[in-house]
Amino acid sequence: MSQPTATTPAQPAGTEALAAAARSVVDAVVRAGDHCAERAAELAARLRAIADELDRCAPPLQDRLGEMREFSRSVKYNPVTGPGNPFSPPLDCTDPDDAGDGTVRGAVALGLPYQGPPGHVHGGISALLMDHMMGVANGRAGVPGMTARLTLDYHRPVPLYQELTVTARHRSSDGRKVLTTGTIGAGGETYVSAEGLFIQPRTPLRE
Ligand SMILES: CCCCCCCCCCCCCC(=O)SCCNC(=O)CCNC(=O)[C@H](O)C(C)(C)COP(=O)(O)OP(=O)(O)OC[C@H]1O[C@@H](n2cnc3c(N)ncnc32)[C@H](O)[C@@H]1OP(=O)(O)O
Repeated sequence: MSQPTATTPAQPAGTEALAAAARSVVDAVVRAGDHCAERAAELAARLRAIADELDRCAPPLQDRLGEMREFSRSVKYNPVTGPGNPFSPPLDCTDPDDAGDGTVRGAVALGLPYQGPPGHVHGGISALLMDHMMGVANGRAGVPGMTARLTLDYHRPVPLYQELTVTARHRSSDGRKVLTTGTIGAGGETYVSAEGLFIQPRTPLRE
């Protein structure tokens, strides 16, 4: 088998490949829309059969929820950067480009499944990206917490199918209260800026 090179990026394997395939199905369903209407029932039956097959592999829900408390699993399956979760775009935060000032940085391009206003990203999806990346910034700063308040300024509609840069930075802490900011932008333009108040739990979230 040939080794991946700079021009042939590594393909996902295992559950990540499964999630990537499921993600491409979601994308294709939205892009095909009514243009595939006459085959919709047949294709739906095939997809349901695959879902049934996966269901047969799944452990009882309580067991799976218990497993998900493990940090490595929460990273793999989270809905923003998680490569194992078909719901995640996924936002690539593997090279955080931490400029030394605590800023975390990620890149993502969003397609039609994430559309709100025509040709642009749904505002709730922008809030999801911001909330998550601010959580990552807080985790990296050693002050992980729960979101108590999230304020977003939507300066410009966020375009679909364009590589976006998502940044977040822990700004200050006051006891258990943590203040964090973030942005979504591209090409030097800021589309969204956000500020979040996070509260550190009295007892750690994970054992
Ligand atoms: C390397 C590491 C990487 C890490 C990667 C991790 C990635 C993960 C990323 C995932 C990220 C995803 C993240 C998510 O999705 S987190 C999920 C979304 N958020 C929630 O579900 C939170 C729900 N709310 C709660 O559980 C509680 O209300 C919390 C825990 C927030 C506070 O309840 P708690 O009982 O603990 O606190 P307290 O009531 O004693 O208050 C304490 C102080 O805080 C002040 N206060 C409280 N609320 C507000 C408010 N709304 N505005 C202004 N102020 C507020 C309050 O006045 C007080 O101040 P003071 O009187 O002391 O001055």
